[in-house]
Amino acid sequence: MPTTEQAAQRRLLTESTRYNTGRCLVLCLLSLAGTGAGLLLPLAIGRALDAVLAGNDATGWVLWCAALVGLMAALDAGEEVLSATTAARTTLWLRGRLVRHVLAVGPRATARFPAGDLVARLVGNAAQAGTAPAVLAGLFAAVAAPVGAVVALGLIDFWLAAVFLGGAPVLVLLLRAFTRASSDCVAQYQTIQGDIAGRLTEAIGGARTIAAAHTERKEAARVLAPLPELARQGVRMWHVQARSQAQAVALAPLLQIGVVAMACYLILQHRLSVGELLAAIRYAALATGVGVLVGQLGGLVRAKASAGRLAEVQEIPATRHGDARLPAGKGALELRGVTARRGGRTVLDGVDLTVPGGRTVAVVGRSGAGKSLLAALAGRLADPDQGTVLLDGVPLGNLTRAELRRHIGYAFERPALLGATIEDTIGFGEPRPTRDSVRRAADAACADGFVRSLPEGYATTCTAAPLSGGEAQRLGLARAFARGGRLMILDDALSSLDTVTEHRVAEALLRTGPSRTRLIVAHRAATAARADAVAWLEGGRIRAFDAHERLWQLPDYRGAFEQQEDGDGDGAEEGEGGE
Ligand SMILES: Nc1ncnc2c1ncn2[C@@H]1O[C@H](COP(=O)(O)OP(=O)(O)OP(=O)(O)O)[C@@H](O)[C@H]1O
Repeated sequence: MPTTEQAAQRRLLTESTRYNTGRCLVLCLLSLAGTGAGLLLPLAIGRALDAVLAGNDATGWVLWCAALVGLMAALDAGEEVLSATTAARTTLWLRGRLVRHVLAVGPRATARFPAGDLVARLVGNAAQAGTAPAVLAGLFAAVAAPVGAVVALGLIDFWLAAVFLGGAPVLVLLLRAFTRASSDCVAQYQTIQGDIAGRLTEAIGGARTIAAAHTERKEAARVLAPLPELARQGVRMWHVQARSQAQAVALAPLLQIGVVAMACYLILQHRLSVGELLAAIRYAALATGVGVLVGQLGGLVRAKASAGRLAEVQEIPATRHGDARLPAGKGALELRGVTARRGGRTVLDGVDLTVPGGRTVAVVGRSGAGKSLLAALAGRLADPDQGTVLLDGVPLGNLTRAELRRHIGYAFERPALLGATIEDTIGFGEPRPTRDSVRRAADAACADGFVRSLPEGYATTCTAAPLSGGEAQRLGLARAFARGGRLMILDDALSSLDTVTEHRVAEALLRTGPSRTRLIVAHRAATAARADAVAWLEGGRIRAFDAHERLWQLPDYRGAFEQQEDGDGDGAEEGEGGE
């Protein structure tokens, strides 16, 4: 993991622990109290034994033993409950924070990570990272037990602790090796899980294509292709754990035998009682009890690896907005020297384009020419790698988020129908349009008729209204109409409409008056013909900016439409990469 992401991982872990400071403190106190009780128990047992051997009354010590056992059980239960609730609380906090961040980043988040991988991170990895504060508190207690046991050995007799400490460095090295080796395989394991989730999400989104192509088996094999590697990493993880446990198990009895041998020697020297021998044996077992420590370290390694995967998401910078507002204007749009790269290719190469306020400009070009990218840049759904986009003379990056979204409306080829009901879908966005403007917008987008024929009209839930591509597109257009704004961008948003409906919608669009600028990505010559001017995109640049009738004289220009109209309707599949 690069250092910046390591730093982000550490920051995330620190912040999630800080978010639970109080709970972590209580957890540490509970764990410490449990450890303390566990450390006192051998002493009480030893004293009880000494009392019995000396023929004295041992009732007091036996009661102490019982009280300590009861206390340990109660503390253990409290610790369990607090650990679980702290993990749940932290997971909620992490998920909330990450979801808000991903939505603030916008489409760039899914450009960086496949959607399924992102979901796996926000669901599975967040839950695992959420255990970090409780695991850290538990680890503190897990370390406290052996440390306390060594101190107790030292209090019984210095030489008992000295024998143990002689072998302790080997134990520490073993634990360090375990942490390092397991960190690597846990990270790889989680990456492969994310890869499978990404593939599965793609396959579910493309279910129709897979069924039509009858490639179910092939697709299942593709989704599950990383499984052998996942299994390999899983087995590697178990090997690391088993090896560490085996080494620790081999070393622990040696240390215990050393302590017992020293205790026996001290008894012969009359420096130790039989009860103290018993206590020393139990303390030696506690001091070498690395099983708990290995378990806690394993939990920490998994939580850290998960936090690392969340940090990678958190590190994608969120889109920054300025504090400027737009001056009065009609939505004049200007692209100055705009360069944009995608997939290592320069798609737009120093594009200059000026759309006067109140005009309608169609963007045409062959498939893959960069029309949608230009539309995304024009409304700041993406930022250019170089150059500036201005609306009424203000760079889009300087505008507040609210100003930007209030004044720029979008309609897409495959709109996502977000919102509970059809009315919500059309009114989706902040500030929410009034009921009347939703109805008027639906009418303008030729959606009112079919919406009214739905079982509950505008109140029909989206899930109860399966829509055709053209109907969904009309709802998307209605949403753009309802929002208004001085710049309206239609990214191929008329492509699924029949020619009569397209004509009616285009008329309504142009009727919205000279106070609004319209940028329309057009695949059909008829759509381009309705615009005031056409920006013809080719080879990453504007090849021409002129009226459609004049450009129509050029065979190359006509060729761009022939290619597109031949392929009309291709790729307009439900839920497959649509917006
Ligand atoms: N996230 C991305 N990663 C890699 N390449 C991308 C990405 N987004 C777009 N591209 C590429 O950029 C180019 C322009 O894409 P864009 O969608 O803007 O084309 P278009 O002109 O709208 O095409 P069409 O008419 O077929 O819709 C394409 O070659 C596309 O593959």
